[in-house]
Formats: sequence, C-alpha cells, structure tokens
Amino acid sequence: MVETRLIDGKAFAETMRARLKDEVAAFVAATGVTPGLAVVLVGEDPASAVYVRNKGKQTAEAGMTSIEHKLPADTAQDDVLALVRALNADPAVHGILVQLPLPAHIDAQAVLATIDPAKDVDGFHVVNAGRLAVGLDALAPCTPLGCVMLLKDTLGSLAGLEAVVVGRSNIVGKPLAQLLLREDCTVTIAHSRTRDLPGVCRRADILIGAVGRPEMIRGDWIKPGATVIDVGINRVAGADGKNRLVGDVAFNEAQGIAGAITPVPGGVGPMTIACLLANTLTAARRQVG
Ligand SMILES: Nc1nc2c(c(=O)[nH]1)N[C@@H](CN(C=O)c1ccc(C(=O)N[C@@H](CCC(=O)O)C(=O)O)cc1)CN2
Repeated sequence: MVETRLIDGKAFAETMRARLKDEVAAFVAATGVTPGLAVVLVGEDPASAVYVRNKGKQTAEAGMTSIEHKLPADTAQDDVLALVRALNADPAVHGILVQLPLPAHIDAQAVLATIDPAKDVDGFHVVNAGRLAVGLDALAPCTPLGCVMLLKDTLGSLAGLEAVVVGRSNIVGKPLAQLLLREDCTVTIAHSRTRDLPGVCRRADILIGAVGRPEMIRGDWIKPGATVIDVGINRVAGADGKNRLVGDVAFNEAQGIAGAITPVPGGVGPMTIACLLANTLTAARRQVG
C-alpha cells in the first residue's frame, strides 16, 4: 500500500498569481504599458460564463487590464471574426482568448485561425501548435502548461519517465504530449479506442486523464507509486440528486495506489487561469520589448 500525496493545484496557482502580480508591476514600471487581455464569450453556457468571470477577476487582480466582449448565442460567425480582427489591431490588447465551446453554427477553427499568433494566449493557433511541435518558442496551451508545472513541482526532473496521456484533443492531449517530450519523457498518447487501455496505463510513471469521461480510469489501471494528473472536469448527478464534479480518474480507487494525484476540483483547473495570466505577460513582453 502506497501513501498517496495530494497535489494542491489551488495553492500552487495562488502562489503563481502572487508572483505574477509582482512581475506585472515591474513590467508596467519599466515600460509604462499595462498588459491587456481580451476575452470573447459567445452565448450563455453557464460554466463558460463562470470561467470568463474568473478570468476577468484574476486578470485585474494581477494588475492587468481585462476587456470582456459578451456576444449573444446567435451572433454570426462573420461578426465574431470582425471582433477578433479589431482586437488584433488594438495596441492596448496583448492577449486574445475566445472561450470554448462556441455555439454549433460557428467554426471554431476559423475563429482561432483569425487570432494574431502573437496575441494567442490560449496557444490554440496552428502557428503556435506548430512552433511547439518543432521546439521553437511558442505560446503553449494553458491547461497542459499547468500540468507540467505541477509534475515538475512534484517529481523534479521528468527526464526518462514513461508518460501516458489518455486523450488526444488539440487543446490538452496533443500539446501536453509535446510539452512532456520537451521534458525528455517517453510519451504515449492513448485514447478511448486504444487496445488494452488499462495495460497501457499500467506502464505509466506519469498518468494523465484528459479524455472527458467521468472516472473512466480505474484504480487498477494505475502503476503503484505513479503520479496521476486528472484534467477531467465532469459534472455528474450525485446520490442526493445534486450535481458534483468528478475527474476522469476514479479518485477514491487511486488512493493507496498512486504516489501522488491531483484532486477535482482544486487540481489542474486553477492552473489553467494562472497560466493564462503568465502567457498574457509573456505576450505583452514580446510585443512591447
Ligand atoms: N478558450 C478556452 N476555452 C476553454 C479552456 C481554455 O483553456 N481556453 N479550458 C476550459 C475551461 N476553463 C477555462 O477556460 C477552465 C476550466 C476549469 C477551471 C477551474 O478552475 N476549475 C475548477 C472547478 C470549477 C467548477 O466548479 O466548475 C477546478 O478544477 O478546481 C478553470 C478554467 C474549456 N474552455
């Protein structure tokens, strides 16, 4: 039986935001420029509205300017593209983010492709994805960045470790695999169609759940002592009829098997916004410097 350590992403993100606040103040003092982050929300998805509100609040707390554009759900794609182009041209805006998911009538790839790659603080533009893949400086997606920070804080060097990422999305699985390769991990991207998924997961020193299926990764899929990072945020009905949040990993089953694990909530989620603030400062430094 292994003693399972809890990886406290909430506390890590708070420390990171406090440090960023000092770095932003130093940047403003040196340049006279306040970094600006524009967030575009289309529609009324309740979870997205909460994330956007938290982004605005934490941006302002870090000493940066938060600019919010809230558009109705039936906004035409051309109007979203026109707004993104206007933000690209605005010198007070150093970072642009379009909250996902977008309503079904809008082609998300077309919108993301319109964002100036230098202002793409989500790191979703193909230019940033390509730069990340070939090892050039890139604005990398925030959730994967947060995962790697928590892993390095927990394990120190990741070199040579066997990492299995369960999930192949463009916003988490694929960029996370690239970031882990940069840390010299041996990386496998697995997914719901992988043959013998439990066996593949059991190879992992680092196991990452990013598949979006509640508690799909069971305790006996985890190698004893492995570090488990749970990216999943799934709302499920509890026994009392109320909704509760669970990850992609069966958290209770992982106790006594995993060496360390991120909880849901309070693990990877808070790192996403902290890394967004870090990317916004990086983007501002590159645009102003
Ligand atoms: N343009 C983007 N859209 C989306 C992203 C993104 O990075 N860029 N990621 C997610 C949503 N997201 C940020 O946008 C996000 C999700 C979760 C959290 C978080 O702190 N979660 C808490 C739980 C919060 C809750 O109760 O719902 C936690 O895990 O502790 C922050 C940001 C999809 N869209």
